Amino acid sequence: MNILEKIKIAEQEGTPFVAYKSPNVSDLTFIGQNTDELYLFTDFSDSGYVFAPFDNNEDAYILKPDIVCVQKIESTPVFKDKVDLNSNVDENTQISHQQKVTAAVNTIKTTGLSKIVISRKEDLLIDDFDTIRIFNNLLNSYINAYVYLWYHPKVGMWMGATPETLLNVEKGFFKTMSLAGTQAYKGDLHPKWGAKELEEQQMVSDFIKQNLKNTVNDLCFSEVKTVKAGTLLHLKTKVTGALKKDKDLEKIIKLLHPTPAVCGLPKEDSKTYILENEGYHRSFYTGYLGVLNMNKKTSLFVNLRCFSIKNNKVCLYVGGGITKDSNPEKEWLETVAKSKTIKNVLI
Ligand SMILES: C=C(O[C@H]1C=CC=C(C(=O)O)[C@@H]1O)C(=O)O
Repeated sequence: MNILEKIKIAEQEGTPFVAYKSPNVSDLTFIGQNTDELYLFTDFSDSGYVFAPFDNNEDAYILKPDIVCVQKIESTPVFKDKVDLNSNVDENTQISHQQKVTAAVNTIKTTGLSKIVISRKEDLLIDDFDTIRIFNNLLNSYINAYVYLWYHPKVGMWMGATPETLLNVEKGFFKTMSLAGTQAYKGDLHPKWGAKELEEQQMVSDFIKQNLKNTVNDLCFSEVKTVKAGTLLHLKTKVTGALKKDKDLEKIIKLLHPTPAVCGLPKEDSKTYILENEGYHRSFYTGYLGVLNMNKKTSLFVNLRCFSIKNNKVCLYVGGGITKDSNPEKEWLETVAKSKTIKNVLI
C-alpha cells in the first residue's frame, strides 16, 4: 500500500498520522499512531513527531511513531500560478490589517521594540475538500519546501509548505537559519533588496548569535543569500554549530522559538504585543513541527505557509515582519502574496 492510500485509510478511520517530505529530497515519510491517544509534548528526550503551537503556554503534541514508512516519490514540478493577486481582496480585512501594521509601527517608534511580526487568518470554503489531491498539489508545487500533512482526530488537520528550518540536529552538529524579508519573484534570483528587508533579516541573524553564542560551540554564519519559496523570494543566512551536550537540545529549541522571523524583538515583549493586539488565535501557525530524536536525528521546521482544515473550511495564516520603516499597504500586499502560495494549491 502506498503512502497516499495509507493517508486515506487513516483519515477515514480517524487515526493520528503525519506525512512529510523534506526540502529537495524524493522521500515521502508516513508516521502513524495506533491509537487516538493525544500525547502532550513536554519531554525533549522523547522520540516522535512534534507539533507545537506559537505560544508555548499552550499544549504541544507528539505523535508516537508506531508505524513508519518511507516511499520515493516522483515530484514533477507542476507549479501553476493560478490565483490573481488582486482577487478575493476583502476591503475590511485590508483596512484592519493595515491598522494593525500602523499601530505596530507606532509602538516600535515609541518603545524599545524593534520588530513585531503581524499576521492574519483568512477563511475559505472549498467544495468537497480532497485531502489527497491538495497534498499532492503541495508536494508537486513546493519541491524545495518542507511539505507536510498532520492529522489528529482530537486536534484537527493541518497542511503546509514551509521554507523555514527551526533546527536540525545530527551527531552533535546543528543547523538553523535566519530567514526574513520578502519580495515577489519576477524571474531574477539576484534582485535588489531594500534597507527595510535587509535590516529585518539582520535582526534575526543577530538574535540567533546573541542567544546561541554562549550555549553552543563553533557558531558559524554563511553570507546572506536570496532564496525562492514558490512565487516569493526571501533573504537567508545559514547557521551551523555544535552542541556542547546532547541535553542542550531543549535549551536551544527554547532559545530559538519563536524566532524574530515569526515573533519579533525583544522576544518576550513582541510576543506579549502579538497576543494582546493581533486579534485572533495563531494556534499552530508560527509554531514548529517535525521529528524529534528519531534515528538519532531531530529535524524541526517553523509552521509557515500553512492552513488548517475542518470539513470544507480552510483557514490559512499569513504574516510579515514589521519594523519602523514598514509601509502598511506594502505589508498588506506581502500577506496577499503569501496567501497566494497557499491558494494556488487549493484550486
Ligand atoms: C511570517 C511569515 O514569514 C516570515 C518568514 C519569511 C519572511 C518573512 C517576512 O518577510 O516578513 C517573515 O518573517 C509568514 O509567511 O507568514
